This record gives sequence, structure tokens and C-alpha cells, in this order.
Amino acid sequence: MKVSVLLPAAGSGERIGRGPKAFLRVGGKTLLEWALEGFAWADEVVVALPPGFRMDGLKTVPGGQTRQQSVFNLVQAATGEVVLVHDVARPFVVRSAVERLLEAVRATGAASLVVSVPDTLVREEAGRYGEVIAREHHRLVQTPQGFRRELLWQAHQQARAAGIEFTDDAQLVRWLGHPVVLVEGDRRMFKVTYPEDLILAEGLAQVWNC
Ligand SMILES: Nc1ccn([C@@H]2O[C@H](COP(=O)(O)OP(=O)(O)OP(=O)(O)O)[C@@H](O)[C@H]2O)c(=O)n1
Ligand SMILES: C[C@](O)(CO)[C@H](O)COP(=O)(O)O
Repeated sequence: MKVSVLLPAAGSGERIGRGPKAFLRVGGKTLLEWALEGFAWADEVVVALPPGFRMDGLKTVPGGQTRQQSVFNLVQAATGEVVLVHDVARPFVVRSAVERLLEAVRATGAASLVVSVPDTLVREEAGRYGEVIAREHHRLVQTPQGFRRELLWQAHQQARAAGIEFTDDAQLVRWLGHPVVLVEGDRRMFKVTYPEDLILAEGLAQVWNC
């Protein structure tokens, strides 16, 4: 089964405030280079780049104004029967987690990596400690998320026609009515989102051997 890896890399990195995150460096490599290395085994890799960026030797598409719009362009360009959508903002790709995900996608058509909530989870009520939420019923969503390409393409087209925007692709497919299986992820696949995450990423880069 041909696998296309789709890398949305077109975000502006506002929460870090140092320009597009895909080109920030940890351990001497850009976040995009880390992700490309992590998926070097894939049959096809397609990258959505920020407006005005070009990269020779890569299959690229223009990014959109939102993540969903960038992924729309990526799915349209993909040729694999299965697509894995992975945030470039998650530079550390753990092969064993990706293999678990692929197995679930082959069996069911749609799956997402998730991790459990490590801390007490509380609803904020105007700055005060509110109701505690049962963390055992909640998961933090990671990428990659994997789908049969035709299913994800149908979901993206219908959401666009309906004017609906989601923060990830699993929501799109669920909205279409198709179940998305949860697969155990790996905390090392965290998303570089805030400035301090760069310090964590730099530390992990020094010992990375996956
Ligand atoms: N228009 C967009 C917005 C996001 N992304 C990508 O989607 C992933 C989501 O991660 P996120 O942390 O939200 O990235 P940014 O949007 O860059 O961050 P911020 O929200 O802080 O601006 C990233 O790989 C980002 O490059 C994209 O391809 N196109
Ligand atoms: C897709 C995602 O990584 C799942 O956790 C996440 O939603 C992307 O980041 P954003 O902050 O929602 O854009």
C-alpha cells in the first residue's frame, strides 16, 4: 500500500514569535529537516510551505491561511492510497508509534496518535479552580494522523463546501461520520509551540537515536 506523508509546514509560528517554525533550528537541523528525516522511508512526501518559500528537490504545495487549508492542498497533491498528516512543528518522529498508527489505518481507514493527560485537569472558572475533569476519559491529540486518502479528500471537500474549519484532520473525518481509532502516541512527539519548547527540543535533539 503506497503511503504519502503530508507535512503542513506553512504556519507563521505566532506563539513562538520567531517566524515560520519549520525553519527554526534544533540540534543543527531545521524542524522541517527533522520531519523529513523521520519519514525518509515513505513512498512520497509532500510539504506545504509558507507563501513565498521555495525548496528545490521537494514536492511542495503552497500553504493556506489555516492548517486545514494547507492540508487541503496537500491531500489534493498526494498520490498514495494511505496518507499520514504530520505537523512539522513535531520534529521528533518515533518510528514505533508511526508503525502502530499505520497498522490501525490499514485495518480501519482512519486513526490518530494520542497520549494520556499526565496532570490533574481542571476547568478554569474566571481565574479560579473549577470542576476537575476526569482525565482518564480525555486524551491529548498528536500527529501523525492517518487515513485512506479518498476518505480524507472527501472530508476536506465537504468541509470546505460547508465552510467548516477544524484544528485537525481527525475531526474532519469524524464529522463526515467515519470513526477514527485512537492509537498510543509518544510524548517525544510533542509540538514545539511556545519558546520554552525549543529548549526541550534542543535537549532531546542531543540524545535522539530513534
Ligand atoms: N496556515 C497554516 C497553519 C499551520 N500550519 C502547520 O500546521 C502545524 C500546526 O502547528 P502550530 O503549532 O499551530 O503551528 P503555527 O500555526 O505555525 O503556530 P501558531 O499557531 O503559534 O502561529 C504546523 O506544522 C504548521 O506549520 C500550516 O501548514 N498552515
Ligand atoms: C493537529 C494538532 O497537532 C493536534 O493536536 C494541533 O491541533 C495543531 O495545532 P493548533 O495549535 O491547533 O494549530
